[in-house]
Amino acid sequence: MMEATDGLRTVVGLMSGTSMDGIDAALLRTDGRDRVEALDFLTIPYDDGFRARLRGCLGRTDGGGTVAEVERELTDAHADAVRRLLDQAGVAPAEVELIGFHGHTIHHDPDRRLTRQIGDGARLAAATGIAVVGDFRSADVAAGGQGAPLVPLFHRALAHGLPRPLAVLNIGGVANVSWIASDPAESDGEADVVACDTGPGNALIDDWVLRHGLGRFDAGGALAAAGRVDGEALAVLMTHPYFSRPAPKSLDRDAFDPAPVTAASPPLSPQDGAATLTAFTAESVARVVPHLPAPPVRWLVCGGGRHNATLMAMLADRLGVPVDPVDLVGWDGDALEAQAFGYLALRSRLGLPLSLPATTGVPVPMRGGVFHPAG
Ligand SMILES: Nc1ncnc2c1ncn2[C@@H]1O[C@H](COP(=O)(O)OP(=O)(O)OP(=O)(O)O)[C@@H](O)[C@H]1O
Ligand SMILES: CC(=O)N[C@H]1[C@@H]2OC[C@@H](O2)[C@@H](O)[C@@H]1O[C@H](C)C(=O)O
Repeated sequence: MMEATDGLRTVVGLMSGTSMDGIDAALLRTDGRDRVEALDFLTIPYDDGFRARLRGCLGRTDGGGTVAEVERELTDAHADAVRRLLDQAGVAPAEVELIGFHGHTIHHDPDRRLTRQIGDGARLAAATGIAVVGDFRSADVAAGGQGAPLVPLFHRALAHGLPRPLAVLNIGGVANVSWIASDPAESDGEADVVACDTGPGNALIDDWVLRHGLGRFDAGGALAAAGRVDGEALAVLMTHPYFSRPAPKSLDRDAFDPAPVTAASPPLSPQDGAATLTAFTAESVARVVPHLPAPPVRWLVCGGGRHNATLMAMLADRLGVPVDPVDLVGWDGDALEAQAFGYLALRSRLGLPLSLPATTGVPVPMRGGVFHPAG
């Protein structure tokens, strides 16, 4: 379609992340390689009723009944997000070449070659009149990869001119890191990016806060800041075998059992529980460093977890090098994941890989995504 004279295409990226907070929608221009211009962004929060229905789908491997209903509802909410984004940006649908539609992960078990994102790409294409690329993870998992994380090539595209090795850490429901060595211009496209999920992000903290009727998340990390880390509970949490596995590796949202905190005897106060679960996220990030080719000289943090000051302080303490929100280098830390799926949608159309052996463990650089023409 419309390749502008500068070689950039206008795309939309849509992400419904594991924290189930809502839909992130980003508008950007990109060449699918190393050029990215962010244009606009919005988040549409899910209401509590839909969030509960979505949560009810987690872990389901069947397709029928409620899952199919939730998938339709989710898809229609994404169509609405696209309309609102384009209205906000003053851009007509005809000016947009592609939508990258991640959908919502309800099950992820790559070791059994299973990963499932709900979201009906054909329905979204029909509703918006814009071509859609969806189902980004299946080809990778079918080839023996982890199917996640997929944002590393996007992080690499953004990372020109920053000190290396650089780590870009996304703290969503689950946390994932991209380790970036050389500059794209000088790279062979392969071993210069290493990636994996590090462990829990905010999901366990969110669940704990919700369970105590204290809101949906620990705003600013204030609850954790008022508590003390239970060293014993943290040590038990850190015995999970995931932390000694080499990268690449990936996680489902509910991979970790928080029982050492939630079922502690005597019970932990809301503050101490929040402090301990926050330390669990920070400690699991620190535990990934020996699995990287070399220690990062700087960590840039995106995703909602960067708003948690207690978590950021614990990360700085454990990592011992500068830890900053990505916004400090001009990226939008809330928009990055959604932007990545717009970028990956274009790569899919260009026949470029979405993942590499060192990012997901696929045997060879892997294409992916399923195309749905404009309806
Ligand atoms: N002001 C804040 N203070 C503390 N935590 C916050 C704040 N704002 C957002 N968060 C955390 O960030 C989470 C949302 O993060 P984000 O949108 O990056 O996750 P996601 O994209 O759904 O997950 P994933 O990256 O795993 O797919 C919230 O659930 C909350 O825990
Ligand atoms: C299976 C799945 O949906 N994984 C998500 C999840 O959320 C964070 C982390 O776990 C990451 O691996 C991935 O998302 C990001 C966007 C990725 O693929 O890079």
